[in-house]
Amino acid sequence: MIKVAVNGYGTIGKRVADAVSAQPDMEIVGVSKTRPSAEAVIAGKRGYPLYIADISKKADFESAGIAIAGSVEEMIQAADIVVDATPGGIGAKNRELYEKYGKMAIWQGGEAHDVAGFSFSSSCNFDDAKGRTFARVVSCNTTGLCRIIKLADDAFGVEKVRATMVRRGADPGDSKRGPVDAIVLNPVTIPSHHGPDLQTVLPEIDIVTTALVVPTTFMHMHILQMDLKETGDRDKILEMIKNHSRIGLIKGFTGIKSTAGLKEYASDLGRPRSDLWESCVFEDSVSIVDDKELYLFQAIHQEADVVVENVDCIRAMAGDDITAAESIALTDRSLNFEAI
Ligand SMILES: NC(=O)C1=CN([C@@H]2O[C@H](COP(=O)(O)OP(=O)(O)OC[C@H]3O[C@@H](n4cnc5c(N)ncnc54)[C@H](OP(=O)(O)O)[C@@H]3O)[C@@H](O)[C@H]2O)C=CC1
Ligand SMILES: O=C(OP(=O)(O)O)[C@H](O)COP(=O)(O)O
Repeated sequence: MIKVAVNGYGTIGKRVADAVSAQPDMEIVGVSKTRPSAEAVIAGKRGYPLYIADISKKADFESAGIAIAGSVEEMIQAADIVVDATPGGIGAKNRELYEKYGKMAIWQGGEAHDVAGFSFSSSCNFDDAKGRTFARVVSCNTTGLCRIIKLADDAFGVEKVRATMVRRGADPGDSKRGPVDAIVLNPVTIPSHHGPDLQTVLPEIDIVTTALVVPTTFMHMHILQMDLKETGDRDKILEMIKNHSRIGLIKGFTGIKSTAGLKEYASDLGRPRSDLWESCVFEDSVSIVDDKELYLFQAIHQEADVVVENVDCIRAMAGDDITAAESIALTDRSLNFEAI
């Protein structure tokens, strides 16, 4: 069993912990919080040993009736590998702790590529993670870009990509962030970080991305255009999407044309937390113009798509020598996840 610690039990960390627990070859040895909170209570109910970053806060947890297993340093020592899901910028500061105890670590997209020197996407570079001590799973939007661009590149070759990310303003449980009534250019400069981030995984792709933020909480929406090297074939692309375990195809007959519709669908499917681990490509949007221009819309559930990627990354770094396809299949099967 691969012993996994999740440092930072928040939006991403709590999902990674549940996904790891569902795997037959992994176990959670601890999760961490900085302060007593509802999520700390849930960690206890799930049976995850709870560790705290600042052990001097132990009394705060105990007076709230929350049992503490020890300090984050103790948690790291108990693990084979640490998934760092602390807020962006904090993870990089934790690197010296992982080095101190000689532990493997995986960071999230809020950290720069340099934190690990290697950025990961299950569909693109699973084998390159093998034997590494450190890796970073690219951000939710970049994960969505990696999946579909790799698929198109494998089928027709991708000459260049131009994409706009319409980003959610805050996660559903986050009442502190906005915007409430604005469309914010984020960033106002071009490109956004997503293009250069994608190139940390697929360096040969010519890509320019732009991004803005709107007052919604569930999912980002991508407007994607790719110039193909060879003449595109819509039916072939749709077939490849149908066969891709991490890309779902939203059929026209469903009537789903929005993130709201997807939220309802995920909920009706009985997905935990309404999570959509797959990218959601709208079938009716998939279009070939002038033979070689491919257009599509895809929605990306920001809280979910990177979760399954973290599980694969753990397996690539700390598990038996298996292929990407085998790991992806095992991860998904263990979660009862079949792309829509
Ligand atoms: N949310 C999203 O949509 C996505 C986020 N990411 C990336 O994932 C990472 C985590 O983001 P997210 O889950 O949203 O963040 P959250 O703020 O939801 O969760 C972060 C967690 O880290 C804990 N924490 C804070 N400081 C420390 C510390 N020093 N040691 C241990 N734990 C700490 C917090 O605990 P406490 O509350 O007790 O302080 C909190 O539970 C970021 O890099 C982000 O960019 C990637 C894809 C999507
Ligand atoms: O990784 C994410 O977005 P990103 O791919 O746009 O960086 C998550 O949605 C977190 O984004 P945030 O930095 O707006 O919290």
